Amino acid sequence: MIVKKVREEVAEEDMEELEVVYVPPPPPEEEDSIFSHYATGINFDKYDNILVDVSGDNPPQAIMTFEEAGLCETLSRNVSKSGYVKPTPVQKHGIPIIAAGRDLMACAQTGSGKTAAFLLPILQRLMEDGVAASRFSEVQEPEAIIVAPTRELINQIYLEARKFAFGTCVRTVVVYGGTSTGYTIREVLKGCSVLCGTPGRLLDIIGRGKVGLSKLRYLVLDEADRMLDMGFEPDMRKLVGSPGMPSKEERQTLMFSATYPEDIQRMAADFLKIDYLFLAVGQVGGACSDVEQQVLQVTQYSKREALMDILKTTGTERTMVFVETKRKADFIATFLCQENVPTTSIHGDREQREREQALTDFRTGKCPVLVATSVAARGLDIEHVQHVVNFDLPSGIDEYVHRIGRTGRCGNTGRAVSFFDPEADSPLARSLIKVLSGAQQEVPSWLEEIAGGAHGTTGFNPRGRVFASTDTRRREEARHQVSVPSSAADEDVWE
Ligand SMILES: Nc1ncnc2c1ncn2[C@@H]1O[C@H](COP(=O)(O)OP(=O)(O)OP(=O)(O)O)[C@@H](O)[C@H]1O
Repeated sequence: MIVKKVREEVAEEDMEELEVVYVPPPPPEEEDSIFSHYATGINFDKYDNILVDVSGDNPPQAIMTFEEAGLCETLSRNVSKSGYVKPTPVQKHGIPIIAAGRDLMACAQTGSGKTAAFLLPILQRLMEDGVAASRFSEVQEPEAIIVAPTRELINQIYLEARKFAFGTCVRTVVVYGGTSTGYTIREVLKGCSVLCGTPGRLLDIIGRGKVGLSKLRYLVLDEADRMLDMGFEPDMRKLVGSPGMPSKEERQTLMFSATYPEDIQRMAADFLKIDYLFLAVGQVGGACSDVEQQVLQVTQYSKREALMDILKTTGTERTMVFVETKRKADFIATFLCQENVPTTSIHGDREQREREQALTDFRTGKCPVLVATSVAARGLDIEHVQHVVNFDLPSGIDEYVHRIGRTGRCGNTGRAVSFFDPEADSPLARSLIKVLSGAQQEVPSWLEEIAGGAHGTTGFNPRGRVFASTDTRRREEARHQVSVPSSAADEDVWE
């Protein structure tokens, strides 16, 4: 059951283990490491041709250059040192929207720079308004809170925020499960203007009275559709209902993702001001077209052999192999090591220390193959990932879009190969075809046949149908105008 799985995952990400003593290594201090980045790819300029749709009243004018963003000198310098020459579409539109004080629901393809789109205008505003130098206090009052669904992703966002805030008095702190609570609290109490966290640890620190919310101006939900799905929604409601949390009218709420199922879009409106803007860069829920997608028909029993065939061609290029269960991640990683392929794995049953070590080994190339569960599907930005293999396809198409988006980032090209086992994956066939054709990829005829044979919507993820490229408010308006009764929200996706 998907519901159960989602809940298990949440528990893993945020479980408050009383005995955890793990203290993560300190973040880099040297400027070169802080600003190390990878080059944009040959398709970076193609971003300019992507269709952009902003809906809602009075959207501000987009910017064309970082100069037009009106960033202070330090921020501008940090943007240049990060290797950013011109903004991506989500930045061109998102930065002025946020700077104008508007709430935002933004949808843009994987790897297209959503993180900087929210970090830069927030930091700029904090600088402009003269953020107080951080100092020790028993209660910290951050001005911005950023939440993300996984520990590794929130840590990455924290490092990005710390990079852009380099040389300013903005102090960014990160809190996430699997690390020592005492250490986390000490870090927060040293001073905290921007607080990044996974939901459970964030609520824990707030509940302990270490973080007050009276100065909060920005609430950012990265991977917003995930943060509002059944697994995390209760935590998000708890967060916005925390004592002292400014009401949605008094704070600015920003949501970012590459996928936005319609039912989640509707629910997200509970967290946003009524006049929020919806920014869609390209197709909502569409895959990044810089990823060459290939679907192979492979039965359960031939998958290991098929994987070995692929890995023989990839050499030392980084490859992420996604599997469905934690146990299988261990099993496949062990199998590959026995076959002399240097491999590591990341999943929710590994200790946080091991998870971080696995990512480091993968990043540095010590282990060019990373076997992962869905815990690594979203947001992770790792240089040189040229291949994604879906050893097992996920049950939902959105997860597929995020997984393959670990490659082909920032204008670089990448390749994703998926093993389609008709026994298990037929319910995904139709939505997979939509994603493939939406990204101008070849659709195998056998897949079309399977999709044609798949009856009704049984087991078919209804979210896969969402390629509206628009704001649900528009669809609702249209529905209203033609007097079509609105259909009940699809709930069977969770079954
Ligand atoms: N304007 C820019 N110029 C050059 N590089 C950029 C620019 N904006 C972002 N990048 C880089 O592109 C990469 C992808 O950005 P980011 O991780 O923010 O993507 P994303 O849209 O959040 O992806 P995902 O949907 O997977 O979370 C990062 O390495 C980031 O530093």
